[in-house]
Amino acid sequence: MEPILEVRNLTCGYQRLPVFTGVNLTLYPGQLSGLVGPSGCGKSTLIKAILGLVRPWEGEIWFRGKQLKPGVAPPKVGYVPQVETVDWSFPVTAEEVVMMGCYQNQKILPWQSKRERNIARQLLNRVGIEHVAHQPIGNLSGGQQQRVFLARALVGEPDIVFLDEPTSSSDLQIQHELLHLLADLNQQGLSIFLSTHDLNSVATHLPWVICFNHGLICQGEPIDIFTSAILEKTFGTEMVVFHHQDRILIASSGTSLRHQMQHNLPAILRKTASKTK
Ligand SMILES: Nc1ncnc2c1ncn2[C@@H]1O[C@H](COP(=O)(O)OP(=O)(O)OP(=O)(O)O)[C@@H](O)[C@H]1O
Repeated sequence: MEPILEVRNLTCGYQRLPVFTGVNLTLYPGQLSGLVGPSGCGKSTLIKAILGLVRPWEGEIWFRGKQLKPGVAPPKVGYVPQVETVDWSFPVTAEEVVMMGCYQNQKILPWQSKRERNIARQLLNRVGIEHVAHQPIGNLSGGQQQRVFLARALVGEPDIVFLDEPTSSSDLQIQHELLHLLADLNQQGLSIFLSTHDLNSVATHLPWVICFNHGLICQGEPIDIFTSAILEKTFGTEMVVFHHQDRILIASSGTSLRHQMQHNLPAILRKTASKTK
């Protein structure tokens, strides 16, 4: 199968300090994959480099067999930024944020067409929040704001969408709902690549995981990748991995948490299972 995206020997950094060096990564059509690694290890930088928002020091990025010029965004790609980086006081409605996707990087125009409004409505409907179309973006919950940006990323029917830490600022229930929505979109043919710290959501929802810490450590299915040795190498701290039937649960190895999990594991797993349904 032809890859959708290839990163070859990529090195990036800021102000002469490298963030990562020599990264090779191949993404295939239909993949739903998660990039996991500790804070500050370069996940956002990798995503931004792929999207042409950070200029690599070295290396190449190929999209569907064609090499991209440095600093140029691939075609047919959507991006959902970290919600923390968005200015929520900006006076626009959810529908207008989605319509901004129609204008790419231009400012929103006062004469949006009926067609653009329809597109925005359909996409808000697709991500389950059409009812908030006329509400100011700053008044929405974190989960709703995330979905507005997901709807905006879907303008133009991208082949692949990148989401930077989509689960970081939401509670467990919202995270599960969002990951279910992403799994549904993936079933409809969309390739998805997201970064996260949240190992348990990834273990439960994502079929493919890429471990990263200033460089690629390894990748594979959660069942193969989530071992104490690989997680320690990725996060630089000891972690405990529990397996129960087809479920994986990960905890840092703080003694009280470890003790609690070893004694209450069946109950914890039942709770996690009911939340993911
Ligand atoms: N614009 C910038 N200028 C200078 N340094 C930066 C810039 N953006 C990021 N960095 C630094 O580069 C390193 C990697 O940051 P990056 O945001 O890529 O990590 P991350 O893994 O996405 O972190 P997090 O999970 O906390 O979002 C960090 O040390 C960060 O401080």
